[in-house]
Amino acid sequence: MPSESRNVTTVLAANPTRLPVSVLTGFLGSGKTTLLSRLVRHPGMANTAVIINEFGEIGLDHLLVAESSENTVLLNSGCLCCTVRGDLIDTMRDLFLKRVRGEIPEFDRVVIETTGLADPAPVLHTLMNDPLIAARFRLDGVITTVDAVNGADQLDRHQESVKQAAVADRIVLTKTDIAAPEALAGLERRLAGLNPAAPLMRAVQGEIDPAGLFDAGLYNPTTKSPDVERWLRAEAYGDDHGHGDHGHGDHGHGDHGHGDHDHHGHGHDHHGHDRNRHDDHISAFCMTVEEPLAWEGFATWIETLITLRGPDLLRIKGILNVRESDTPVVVHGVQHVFHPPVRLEAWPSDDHRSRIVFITRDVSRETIEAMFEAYRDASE
Ligand SMILES: Nc1nc2c(ncn2[C@@H]2O[C@H](COP(=O)(O)OP(=O)(O)OP(=O)(O)O)[C@@H](O)[C@H]2O)c(=O)[nH]1
Repeated sequence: MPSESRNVTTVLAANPTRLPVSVLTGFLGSGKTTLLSRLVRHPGMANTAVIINEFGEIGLDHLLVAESSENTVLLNSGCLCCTVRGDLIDTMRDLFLKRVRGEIPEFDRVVIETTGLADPAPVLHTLMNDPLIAARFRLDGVITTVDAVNGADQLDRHQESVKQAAVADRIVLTKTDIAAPEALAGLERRLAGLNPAAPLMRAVQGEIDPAGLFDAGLYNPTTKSPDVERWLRAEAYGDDHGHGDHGHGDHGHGDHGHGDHDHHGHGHDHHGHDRNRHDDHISAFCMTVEEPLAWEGFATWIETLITLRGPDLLRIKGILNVRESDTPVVVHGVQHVFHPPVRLEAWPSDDHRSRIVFITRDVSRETIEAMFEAYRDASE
């Protein structure tokens, strides 16, 4: 069992004062830098520190963003997938110390732009699991840019591109000004099939309202209220069969700000005609459990899943009703790494069922549910 998964068994109190970190990913040339350069000019975004990972020698991205932000750091260590964990930790620690010492302005948000070819998972692992980072920063969300002109082709050809879209909390379609409307509609359907919960937004030359992109995380630090419902978006997965009979099928769109496009879960895998092989490997679904869970059974189930299928668990997010706690516990995992569970002070709504969202590669809902039943029964 990977040692990192042990964290599943410790429940931490939430610390809402940590600085939010957004991970901006998206395929090569999909408009990440264009988006970021515009974003940091928004008044509400002035206090943003930007960390850019360059693949190659030319730090052009850095210069472009640096014009408008003093807090830009260039990571020049190559591809994030392979080398950057140590560098990212050092950079973030350094950034935080400089902020404390007053050497740089008091930034209140960090955006990490990954290289276009990167799998965002290692960055997420670092944010979730390095003790020094996790004490000061919290993952707000993953923003993925998809090129409206070239995106479909990139999804066809590059597994990384599919993963980037599948794990996103927000998807931004770029270059919609030069894309054919039918192609754009097709791409939107495809993305909604890959990742039903991520709101799809559009940006032309990086122009977008930051309100829709940020604060996707567990907490809104200004209100200190749990934002789990927004983060989980369990309702977006629609067909929720299995562990509870309920009529929660009214997709709660509309409360997530402008730019959300309606995607009522159509375009799912089973309409396979316009699917390619990468998409077919991705499943996104929400498990709902009516009865309170025994924490031990839950933890064993997840640890076993991680041991057997870790690399294919692209993202797991959940709000749990556990017997041992009057208030809900929030869990969040990426591949083999689990964020220490967080106990909320109160339920965010009247819905007190456990809801767990899975985004997987080649692991079916049936497999996961069968394992769940085995562990639940074993723990009775
Ligand atoms: N027409 C049009 N062009 C865009 C738009 N957004 C970005 N571009 C152009 O697309 C090209 C790539 O944009 P970048 O922002 O550099 O993309 P990137 O994702 O940072 O690229 P890498 O760092 O290479 O991965 C640039 O020439 C941009 O001017 C858009 O909305 N419309």
